[in-house]
Amino acid sequence: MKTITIAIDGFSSCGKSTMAKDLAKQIGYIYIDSGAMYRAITLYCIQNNLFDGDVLNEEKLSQHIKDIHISFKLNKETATPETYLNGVNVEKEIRTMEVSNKVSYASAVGFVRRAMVLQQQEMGKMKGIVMDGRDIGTVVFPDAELKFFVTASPDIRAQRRLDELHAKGDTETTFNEVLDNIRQRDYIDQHREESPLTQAGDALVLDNSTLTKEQQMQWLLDKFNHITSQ
Ligand SMILES: Nc1ncnc2c1ncn2[C@@H]1O[C@H](COP(=O)(O)OP(=O)(O)OP(=O)(O)O)[C@@H](O)[C@H]1O
Ligand SMILES: Nc1ccn([C@@H]2O[C@H](COP(=O)(O)O)[C@@H](O)[C@H]2O)c(=O)n1
Repeated sequence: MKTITIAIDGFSSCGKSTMAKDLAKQIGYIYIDSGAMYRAITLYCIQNNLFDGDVLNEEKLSQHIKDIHISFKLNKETATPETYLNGVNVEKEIRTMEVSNKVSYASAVGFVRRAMVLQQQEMGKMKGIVMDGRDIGTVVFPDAELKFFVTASPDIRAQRRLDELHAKGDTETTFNEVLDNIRQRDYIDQHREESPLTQAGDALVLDNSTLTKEQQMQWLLDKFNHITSQ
């Protein structure tokens, strides 16, 4: 069976990471959450006071960018990669609403994107990788053998994310806050100048609004088996 590259792109909170992680586990591939890299940079900017409200001091960030090192390490208990910023595990911190509310400003900066794309391409050069994000099938791996573009209705995405936040103990965030964040990120991600979120022409579209995780997994596996058995 041939080893391929799998790119999963789509809108915010539609289940990309869930399906990328589960698919990678099932087929024995490496999973990379490219959004976690942009979230880690955003956390660094927050921690180093590079944001004034939503305005990012790009000049200062350009001086700091060489000091920002992002890596992933496998958590053996959960069998899931976790994100490290300059050697510190930040997996929990990068998932907060504070980071979600600022990440699309940091990820729109050209030099940030170029630095991340180079690292992502390096991580995937041996193939056997499932990477999810916004520009994986269009910019990072335009030659990926299998590309998915995922979507679901904004209300369903917001409810799923809110359920997840509640399960983690966040009882303060409201449905409308999550929905606003999803809409705002989708808008910025689609309208930025540098590699905006778009569907690759050769991507398979999956609207998982009414699918269970098990059903979406079966759909992905069918596509994977079809392409690798050719
Ligand atoms: N088919 C599904 N049915 C129900 N819930 C789902 C489904 N797929 C994913 N979820 C849940 O939806 C939430 C968002 O999923 P996930 O974090 O994978 O999305 P994402 O697209 O990677 O999000 P983001 O872009 O914000 O990082 C999670 O709580 C996940 O468990
Ligand atoms: N390839 C990517 C991945 C992510 N982004 C930006 O990061 C934000 C957070 O990503 P999640 O997947 O964790 O939601 C996202 O809203 C984008 O702004 C990106 O630009 N390119």
